[in-house]
Amino acid sequence: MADQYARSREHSEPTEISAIRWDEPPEGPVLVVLDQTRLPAEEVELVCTDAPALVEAIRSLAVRGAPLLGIAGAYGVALAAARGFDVEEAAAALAAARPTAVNLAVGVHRARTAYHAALAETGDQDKAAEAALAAARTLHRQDAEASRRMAGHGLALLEELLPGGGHRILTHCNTGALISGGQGTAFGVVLAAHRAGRLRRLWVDETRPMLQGARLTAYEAARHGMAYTLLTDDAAGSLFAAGEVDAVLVGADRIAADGSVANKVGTYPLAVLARYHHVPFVVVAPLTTVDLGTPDGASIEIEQRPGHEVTEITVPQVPVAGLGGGTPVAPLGTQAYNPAFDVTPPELVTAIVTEEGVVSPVTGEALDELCARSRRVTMG
Ligand SMILES: CSC[C@H]1O[C@H](OP(=O)(O)O)[C@H](O)[C@@H]1O
Repeated sequence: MADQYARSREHSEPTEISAIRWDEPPEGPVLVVLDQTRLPAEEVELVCTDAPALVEAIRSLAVRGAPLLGIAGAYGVALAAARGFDVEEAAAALAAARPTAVNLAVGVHRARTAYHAALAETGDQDKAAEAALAAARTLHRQDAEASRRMAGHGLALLEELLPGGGHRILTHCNTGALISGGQGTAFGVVLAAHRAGRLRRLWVDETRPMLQGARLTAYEAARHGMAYTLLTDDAAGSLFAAGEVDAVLVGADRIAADGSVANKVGTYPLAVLARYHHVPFVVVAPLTTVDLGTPDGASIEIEQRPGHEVTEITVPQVPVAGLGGGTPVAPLGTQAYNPAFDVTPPELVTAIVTEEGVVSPVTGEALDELCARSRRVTMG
């Protein structure tokens, strides 16, 4: 049985959000995560003392977002090792918790590899556990640095694409500090524009059904004092038609070798709208999101999530009657189609911003360079 308990967090500073942290209380090491299903109403921490607890947190989206999933996966392996649980069992369960974001498998692999290398070298379980934790901490730190560098490259790209004036940026889902070791991916670029006085308006897609935009991006934008406006996903088209969108910035969960981008469902329609209205469509993602082992978009596994997330309002968690514990918005028993992601073909992507720079267009030599950068990062 997964061992986790929840506790309220003292109200955090306006701009500091700690989505995850390793802690070592007297009773033994724990992984503390901010339960994102409770936001924005409550800041509640989940204290995980074993991998099954973390798997539950990942599956429920208490812990979510590609880069953070990678960090969490690595810490989850380290937690299993530190607590003397079966590392292989923990690694397999964590890697299988969600299929689309490649970062999760990358993080699990890094900590697992470090564990076995140290065990082979020293024969000492404690040293092996320390090596797994060091690998997780390194990934955490590297992601924070990648976030900082992507923000710089992304801001420079916006200045190049949109010379002068304030930027009206539309974003989808949530790509801020809640999904990162730093300030996020696409939202990190938005924050850099805000801090540079170049953000005129942030248009925030609510992002049905789990409302990552309404609940989480609005939460982060408000804490930074941004000028932001929430909209239903369906309203985005009329904003483009009114000429109110200067650029679209989104994250990614997996970028295939052909440059196809898997991201939160609803991203592909934005790419089509952006192309039709001649608006730059920019993907911001660390190189750990590029998966050369997946040849093309059709090969990316798209997570199919429970139908009750569509037929009920399940977040923020509210104690009412629905089968999934949410407020029914459709007749009980309604079947629902609930893919968590969709795939945008490379020809609709204006640019991909990584920590090593901008790739544009996402074809030919530029794509080859992206793949080469990914190999360097992945191979270490
Ligand atoms: C690229 S990190 C943020 C990423 O995560 C979201 O998915 P989920 O909330 O289901 O983890 C969405 O795809 C965002 O782009």
